[in-house]
Amino acid sequence: MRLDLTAKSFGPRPILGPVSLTVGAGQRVALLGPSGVGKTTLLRIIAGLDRDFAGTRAVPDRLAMVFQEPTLLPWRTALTNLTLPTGATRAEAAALMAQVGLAGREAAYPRQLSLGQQRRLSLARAFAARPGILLMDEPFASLDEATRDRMLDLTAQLLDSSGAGLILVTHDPAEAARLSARPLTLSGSPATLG
Ligand SMILES: Nc1ncnc2c1ncn2[C@@H]1O[C@H](COP(=O)(O)OP(=O)(O)OP(=O)(O)O)[C@@H](O)[C@H]1O
Repeated sequence: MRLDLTAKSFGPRPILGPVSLTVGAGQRVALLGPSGVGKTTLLRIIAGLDRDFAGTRAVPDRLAMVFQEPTLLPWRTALTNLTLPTGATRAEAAALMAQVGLAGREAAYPRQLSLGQQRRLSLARAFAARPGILLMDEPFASLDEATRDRMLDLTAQLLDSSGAGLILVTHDPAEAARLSARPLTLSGSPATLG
C-alpha cells in the first residue's frame, strides 16, 4: 500500500502532512508519537475510513482492522463471528480459534466470553479475513500485563503464519519491537514522519 498525503485538516486545523508511506508485502511498521499528534487520523486514512484529505492512496491489498475494543456481533456465536464477516470456512475459523486458545468455545456467544477471550476472538477474526495488511490501533492498550503479553505473542505468531503486513499505532516502542515493526514517529504540527 502506498499513501502520499500532502495535507489533512479538520476544519481550519491542519493535522497532518506531508506524509509518504509505503508498506510492501509482509512488511511491518509502527506509527509512534505523542498523544493527539495524528496517529489514529493517519491510520483511518490508510484504512479508507477517512477520504477527506489531499493526496493519493493506493491500496491493492486486502485490509483488516483491529480496534482497541473488541467489536463482535453479540447475537452470533464465536465461530459465526469469524465466518460471517470474512467469508472464512467453518474449518478455517475453527483452526484460527484454536490458534488463539479458544478451541471448544465455537458455540459461545460473545457475552459468554471474558474480555480477554473476546479480544482474542477479534484478533482471530482479523486474520480470518486473510488480510494483506493488518491495521491495529492501540490494540494492547488498557490490558493487564499478562493479557497484553499473550496478545502480543499471538499477534506475532499469526503475522508469521499468515505473512500479513502490519501497520500498528502505539505509544509504546517496546510493542513495535516485540512485533518486529519498523518504528516511524509522527511529530510536529502539522505532523510529519521523522
Ligand atoms: N473527527 C475529528 N474532528 C475534529 N478533530 C479531530 C477529529 N478526530 C481527531 N481530531 C483531532 O486531530 C488530532 C489528532 O487526533 P488523533 O486521534 O489522530 O491523535 P493520536 O495521535 O491518535 O492520539 P492518541 O495517541 O491520543 O490516540 C487531535 O488534535 C484531535 O483532537
